Amino acid sequence: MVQEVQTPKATGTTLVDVKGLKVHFPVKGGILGRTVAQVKAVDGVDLFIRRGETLGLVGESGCGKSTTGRAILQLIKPTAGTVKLDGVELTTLPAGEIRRKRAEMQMVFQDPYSSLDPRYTIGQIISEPLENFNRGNAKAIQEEVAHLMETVGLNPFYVNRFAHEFSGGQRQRIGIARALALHPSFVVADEPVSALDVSIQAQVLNLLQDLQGKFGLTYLFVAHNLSVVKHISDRVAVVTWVV
Ligand SMILES: Nc1ncnc2c1ncn2[C@@H]1O[C@H](COP(=O)(O)OP(=O)(O)OP(=O)(O)O)[C@@H](O)[C@H]1O
Repeated sequence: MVQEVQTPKATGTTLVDVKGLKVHFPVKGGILGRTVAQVKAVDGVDLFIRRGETLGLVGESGCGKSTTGRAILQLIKPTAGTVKLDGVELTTLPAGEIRRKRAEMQMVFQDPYSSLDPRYTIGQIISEPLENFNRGNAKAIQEEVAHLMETVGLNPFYVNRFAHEFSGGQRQRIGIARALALHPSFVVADEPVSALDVSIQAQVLNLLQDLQGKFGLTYLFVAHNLSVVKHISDRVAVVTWVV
């Protein structure tokens, strides 16, 4: 269940519209590995996010915040419910169409240490979505990577370095650059600062806010820390357990 606790701003049309979202994971047991129970990770979430706003999603650990974000992006298949992005129902789209839709909806992950592949340079990491979506020739992609790095406050000079050569805050900037590469309209930021030092958290939050203003981004901002969420969100929704 999601309960809205704050509505200071009421502008813009709806970009994300979620109704009755459920994600139930099977629990296997016995020697035959049969499904013996279900974890109701998300059990009936309704929410909407207006264009250009940030909806904060808070709640206790394990209440289903991350699963909600992933199910909205169709990274996890919902068990039930509807998810509309800009009026297009995502849950019934064929896989190929979902793949195309990925350009419009991206995710910034919680842990910038594990979410960046250590085998690749940051240039390769940021250019991957551009190459997958054929966004220009090698030179154009190289230029776009440099531009994205500058946009998130990284010096393009370091394009050939590996993620482990960067600090936590810088790594999160790399993750943000990758998420922005395809110019999405909607970004799920899943606890994007909780793995960072407190001193760095404000810088990354400010960056996310600046980018929102610059590109008109719409955010679902997942966090367990209410003060962080209040700082960045236009509205806050609290996920509560239904007992
Ligand atoms: N792939 C999965 N298979 C089975 N259960 C899962 C899976 N992913 C999540 N769960 C369970 O679903 C519930 C919700 O998990 P989720 O990670 O969405 O919670 P959360 O609110 O984001 O927690 P946290 O704040 O600790 O990150 C938990 O009980 C979790 O163990």
